[in-house]
Amino acid sequence: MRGLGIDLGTTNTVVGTLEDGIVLNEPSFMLVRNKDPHRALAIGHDARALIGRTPAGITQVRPMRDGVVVDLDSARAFVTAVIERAAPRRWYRRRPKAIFSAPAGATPLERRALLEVGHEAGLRKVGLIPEPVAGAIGCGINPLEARAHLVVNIGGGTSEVTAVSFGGVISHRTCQLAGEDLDEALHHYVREEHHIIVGELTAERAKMGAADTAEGQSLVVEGLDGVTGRARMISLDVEEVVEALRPTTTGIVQTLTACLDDLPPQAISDVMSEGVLVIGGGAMLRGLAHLFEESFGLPVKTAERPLTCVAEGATACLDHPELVAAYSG
Ligand SMILES: Nc1ncnc2c1ncn2[C@@H]1O[C@H](COP(=O)(O)OP(=O)(O)OP(=O)(O)O)[C@@H](O)[C@H]1O
Repeated sequence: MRGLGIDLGTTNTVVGTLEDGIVLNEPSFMLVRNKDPHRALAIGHDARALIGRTPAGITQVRPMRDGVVVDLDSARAFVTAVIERAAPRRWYRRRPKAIFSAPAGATPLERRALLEVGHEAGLRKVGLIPEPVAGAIGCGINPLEARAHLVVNIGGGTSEVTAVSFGGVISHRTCQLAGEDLDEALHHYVREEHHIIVGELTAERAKMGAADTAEGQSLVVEGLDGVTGRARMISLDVEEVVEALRPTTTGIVQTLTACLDDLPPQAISDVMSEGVLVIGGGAMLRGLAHLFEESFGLPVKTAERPLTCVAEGATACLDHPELVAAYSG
């Protein structure tokens, strides 16, 4: 079945097709001219690179917040540009169908906004699938089987935990702390403790860099001295980064752990044998899987492709309308 699987996230937008796999993976940022605010001038990496350096007359727009559409006109312009880039021209003229992933905690109004944006962006038929379900499918799990699966999704704007079984949701919790709050926590920490002010992108790079830095090693971070205003570099131990983020990660874990209270013993025993699946970019945060393991008291496994598994699952649903039907209620 020809079409697109679309994960329209707060931080990243990922699009897949059954023929070619992931065809677009770009930040959910758009540049518009102030005079023409509903037409994208640039999207993705090109638009995000202008954080803190946007020239006059041009505005940087983020069409999604906390995983949902915040402004219909901007979202339509963004999705139109995304489809034009992801789908070959001849496809686009034939109005492809698409399956969007939506947060499991999205309200009916938020879900309707997403459907509307898809139709107005030129898609023929639009379906929705909850993000944790799409992520599980993208990781090879069948969410229709009579067995409970617990999926934790740590995105840029929201963190969610969802237990699914036999085409339905058993339990769900959402937390508004996620990847971007971790960047902010690190920004705040270096300002308070090292007296330097770093940009948003630098704070995020340091957070992500901690995942690939060996224990005992440090990361170099550059910013502006809070007193003199001059450029300055500092080095941060990876353990220091983990500690600076601890209050935020603990907040995320505590909110999500409450989901376990609603799970019947049989579901817990399913999760015990299979493990909790962690998806979303935040899954790669240093020490997070361990923290979940300690708090849940359950084995935890990180998705192999945490940033793209949701779009992969949404794409797979193009061939499995029974999945979309089961989880559309
Ligand atoms: N190696 C890493 N370590 C820590 N965080 C990471 C890493 N790689 C990416 N991230 C973070 O993952 C987040 C983006 O994840 P993802 O693309 O899953 O979110 P999203 O789908 O856009 O957001 P949402 O689900 O909230 O709408 C960003 O905050 C990014 O900084």
